[in-house]
Amino acid sequence: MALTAVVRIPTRALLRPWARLRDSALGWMEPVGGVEVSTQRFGSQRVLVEPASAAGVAVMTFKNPPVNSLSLELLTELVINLEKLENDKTFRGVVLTSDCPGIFSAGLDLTEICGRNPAHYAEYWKAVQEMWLRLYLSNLMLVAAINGACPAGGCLMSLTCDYRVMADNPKYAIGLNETLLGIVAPFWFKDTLVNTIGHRASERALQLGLLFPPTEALQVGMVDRLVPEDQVQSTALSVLAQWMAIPDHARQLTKNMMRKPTADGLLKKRDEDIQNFVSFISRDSIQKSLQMYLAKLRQKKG
Ligand SMILES: CC/C=C\CC(=O)SCCNC(=O)CCNC(=O)[C@H](O)C(C)(C)COP(=O)(O)OP(=O)(O)OC[C@H]1O[C@@H](n2cnc3c(N)ncnc32)[C@H](O)[C@@H]1OP(=O)(O)O
Repeated sequence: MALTAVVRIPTRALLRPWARLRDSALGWMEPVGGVEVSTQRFGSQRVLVEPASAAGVAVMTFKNPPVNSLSLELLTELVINLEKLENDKTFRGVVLTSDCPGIFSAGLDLTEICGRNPAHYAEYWKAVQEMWLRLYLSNLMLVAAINGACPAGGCLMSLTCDYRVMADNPKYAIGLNETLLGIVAPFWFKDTLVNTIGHRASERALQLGLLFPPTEALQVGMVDRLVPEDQVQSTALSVLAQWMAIPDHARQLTKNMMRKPTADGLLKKRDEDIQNFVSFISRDSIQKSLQMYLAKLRQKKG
């Protein structure tokens, strides 16, 4: 029997989820002679933002141990910090990377979508949508420095970037593995992948829930470059330096032209997408699948 959940979404916190955390964010820019100049590292508890030595570039590091799962808090802080960087016109490019050894991000936080109530699922899904829309449509040049495992939502986050550099370590893998959890990647996850690796490769990857080791990820076009692990961030920075040579205005308009139609697909039906997610994830069968998957992850150690 299909389960239909009633969800009340539009609270103030949902419409502007970052409002709750804004006050707790750390220091930012100091005005110098009328121009905002970055002086120090800033960010928040789970998202560190450091100006790089090259002018106009920042490094955004996720630090939500043990696996950088995309909890509601991490998603919210990510959006706040991205918004700050976008509002500060001194920044043109950002490297996204991880502070968790061997893991870029484990994807959506399974504890946010398992064993909670419909209102929580709705709030969480809105935050996932917001993260995707903000990153995907960002005017900034974004380069993912993938220094570890990058499944599911972690892969989605990297796919929103303009360029992906991955550590050439066969222990790591990247892909949208949702079907392995018994869940379905939503259409905008699918669209993001199709825009990156094409329709046929996406069809196969999504159905089989493929997690590609670095060499295969490069072959299929899911990442753009492989480098030794200790060079991931420096390579991402040098890629950004090349992109910085392009006039921003023309590049931004081009990026928007390429991406807006895909983003509009979600923008036109955000509420419907939330309702769909909530009713899907609330099903007993889906909850059982997720519980089994989480239990397997936890057993791995024992
Ligand atoms: C509709 C769209 C929906 C979903 C899209 C998604 O993003 S769903 C999430 C899919 N994610 C995954 O399938 C990744 C699962 N995790 C892993 O494969 C491994 O944890 C990983 C990232 C390769 C790291 O392996 P490692 O051996 O280093 O760590 P370990 O597995 O022991 O995990 C440490 C603790 O973290 C917990 N954990 C792992 N992933 C998640 C997660 N996504 N959400 C919440 N918690 C996660 C894991 O259970 C361990 O917990 P502990 O209590 O310490 O046993």
